[in-house]
Amino acid sequence: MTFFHFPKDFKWGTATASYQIEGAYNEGGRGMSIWDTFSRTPGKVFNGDNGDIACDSYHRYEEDIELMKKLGINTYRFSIAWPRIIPDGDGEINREGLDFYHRFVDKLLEAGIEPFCTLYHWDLPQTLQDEGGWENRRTVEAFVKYAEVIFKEFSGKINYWLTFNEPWCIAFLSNLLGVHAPGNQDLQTSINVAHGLLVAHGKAVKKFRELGTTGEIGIAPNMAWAVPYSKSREDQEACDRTIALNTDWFLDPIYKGHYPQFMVEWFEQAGATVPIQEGDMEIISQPIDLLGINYYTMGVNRYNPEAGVLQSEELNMGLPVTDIGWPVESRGLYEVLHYLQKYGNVPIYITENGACINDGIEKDTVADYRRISYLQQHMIQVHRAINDGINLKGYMAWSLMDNFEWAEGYRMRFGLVHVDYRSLVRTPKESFYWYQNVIKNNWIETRT
Ligand SMILES: CCOCCOc1ccc(-c2cn(C[C@@H]3NC[C@@H](O)[C@H]3O)nn2)cc1
Repeated sequence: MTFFHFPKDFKWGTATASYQIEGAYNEGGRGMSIWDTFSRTPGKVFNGDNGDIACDSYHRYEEDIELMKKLGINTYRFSIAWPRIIPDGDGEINREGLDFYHRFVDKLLEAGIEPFCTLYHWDLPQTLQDEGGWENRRTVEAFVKYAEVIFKEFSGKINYWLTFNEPWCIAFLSNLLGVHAPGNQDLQTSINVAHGLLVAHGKAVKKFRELGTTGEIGIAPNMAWAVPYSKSREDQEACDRTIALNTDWFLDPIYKGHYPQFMVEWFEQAGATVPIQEGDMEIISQPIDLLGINYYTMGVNRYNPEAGVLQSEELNMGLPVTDIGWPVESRGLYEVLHYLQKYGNVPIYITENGACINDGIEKDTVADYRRISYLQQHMIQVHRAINDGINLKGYMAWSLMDNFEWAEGYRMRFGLVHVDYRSLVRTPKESFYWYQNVIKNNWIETRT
């Protein structure tokens, strides 16, 4: 047997997000979000699914926390729904919304579980989108006001903070590719959104410091990794663009105070420019304390002038894939972690990693051995990176339970716990018990 031991203070957790699990879309004073609108738009979400009920965690959070205690995690990443706190985006504060999250966070702390809070996991108040969303500086200011409310309310209870989840998804998946809410398909719009959220990030970090809020704050980009199909310069440069749009486009402004020039020029050739105003880059590059990274898969790419704005085509290399079609290739996580060292040996948390495995319940359990294999492979790459001296502090599996997987609706299942969406009964899967053992031992074992 080979044992991969983890550092004694390594954080083991799981992750979820408000719109994906809470439900109670019209309870507790909650306002409408862009995902309420998008999921009601015919053709946008598989089967017309929406988050009206989801996992009903708004009402069942105590049951969820019992599952977390059983799993043995010491950290739980969740997001706060802005529309529960300021229902119309930048108007009155909804006390009932704050009280819900206080009850929730207090229960987590009672259970000895560290709250790891994401301020924005895609559920923008619809009223702000109606005024241009992240392209409009009004949304930026409204986000800072929302963040200030949360910092003041939860300082001392929450010590790990993320401003934005997956900025590439917020900007490009949602405004260039049109796959997620609000569903725009325009390059300039997506670049404007990316810049707006970066300014909002920087202003919120500045406010966090001014208020003396407890803990550490960062951001959680989703990582893309791509290796070239051939040794040609064109294929390597296509991979560089693919990686950069998820990573450098956001982390260069934050860590270096400027956008990656090769990508700025690439977009200028496509007729799009970054709407930088005086002082923006200084605000964006406020120092942060931690970096969350989300990793799922990687690609083999080649140059193809017909393959979208990046002219980078991902090829099907015949690898094993998860049930959402993403290749299982854990070495990309190791490569990404080394790639990030160009920003310094910054404290990193794996804030999402997991597999879409749609196995159902048979004989009271879910034999999701493919998910166990995926998690084991990726956790070993985490161990490998730590062994190389990379400042990796924790791992949060996506996700605690099956939930609303955005445009895929409920057909795609990422959970360690199965959710029956009719009865809302939660059933731990075989991967839950495997992860429970990893956490208990703080090691992974593999047959040699
Ligand atoms: C036109 C091409 O379009 C193809 C679809 O393109 C993508 C890319 C990436 C994703 C994606 C989904 N997830 C999991 C989520 N991370 C955050 C959490 O909420 C999880 O639910 N990460 N990335 C989806 C779709």
